[in-house]
Amino acid sequence: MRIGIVTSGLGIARQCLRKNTSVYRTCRRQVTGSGSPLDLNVDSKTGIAVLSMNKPPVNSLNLEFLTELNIALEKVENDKQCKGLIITSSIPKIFSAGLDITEMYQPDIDRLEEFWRTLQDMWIKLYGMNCVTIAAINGHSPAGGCLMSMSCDYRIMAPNYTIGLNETQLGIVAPFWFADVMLNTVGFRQTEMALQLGTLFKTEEALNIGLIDKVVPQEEVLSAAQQEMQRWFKIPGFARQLSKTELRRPTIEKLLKKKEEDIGYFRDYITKDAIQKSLGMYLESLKNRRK
Ligand SMILES: CCCCC/C=C\C/C=C\CCC/C=C/C(=O)SCCNC(=O)CCNC(=O)[C@H](O)C(C)(C)COP(=O)(O)OP(=O)(O)OC[C@H]1O[C@@H](n2cnc3c(N)ncnc32)[C@H](O)[C@@H]1OP(=O)(O)O
Repeated sequence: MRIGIVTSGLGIARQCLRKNTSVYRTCRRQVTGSGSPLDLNVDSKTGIAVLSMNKPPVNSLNLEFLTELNIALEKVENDKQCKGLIITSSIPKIFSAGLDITEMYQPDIDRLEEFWRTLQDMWIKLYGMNCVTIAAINGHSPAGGCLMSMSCDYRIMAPNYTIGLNETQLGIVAPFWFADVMLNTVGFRQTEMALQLGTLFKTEEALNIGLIDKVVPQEEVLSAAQQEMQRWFKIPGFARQLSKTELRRPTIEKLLKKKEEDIGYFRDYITKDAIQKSLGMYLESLKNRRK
């Protein structure tokens, strides 16, 4: 069963497009509504959209947030003025804590399936975006946060944070498409070690293995991303896009062919008693960390 989601951002985005105001044509415009966990600003002069995640406390990816992300990505992709997208966070010290673990712990099955389908859709969109995508990683970026970062074309990160696919530390397994993206990013050897060990790399370590591309001070992450975008904009768009599509298509098609099967695997796996127990313990350990 599909779950209907009320999305505050989209209505405002549609109104904005319909009105075709001078704000729309000439300068920065905020596309998402107030109260939305996402701030999407499009600068029509530069052609750069900045999508900032703002879902306290840790930008965890639950069903509603993933739905909003999907809408925002679609909006950017359909906007002819957008040539590039920067994804960042408005939450201090956290890019995204990854999937919301409470979606997977003691779940309602219909919602669990919808959650996974929405995550699949978000990833397929992001990994296959035609426009240039840059992750401005201004905080910790474990698991699903790492997946989002890796799915961009370029990654700029601030020092003293961590990034990686740490699923095994939760007693769970990263799905094949998470692993594929890491494989495409850092190669087989680094991936097989990192996935088994559930490694969270410090910023400098991530740079050394090619998981990220650049390190800049915290306050420069966004401006460095804007600057980097110009390098990509100099390349003829069609040639760049086609090169990306050719390289990424097989990975995307692999999931597209098995989407429903993957949802079934996920549901059956996550609802196992042993996995539920691991997730429960991990959630507890997160809550006890500050005590
Ligand atoms: C053979 C068959 C195989 C089949 C396989 C098929 C499918 C595969 C199955 C499953 C795949 C699942 C893939 C999962 C991907 C994920 O993304 S899992 C999430 C992993 N994320 C983490 O481990 C991060 C955990 N969080 C942290 O480490 C820290 O919170 C932090 C992000 C570093 C931030 O630290 P800090 O600023 O100190 O904040 P707190 O720790 O105090 O957290 C604040 C509150 O937020 C809660 N929280 C944190 N992270 C999450 C999260 N991911 N989900 C839900 N909630 C989270 C935390 O508990 C605090 O809550 P309270 O304030 O205490 O209530």
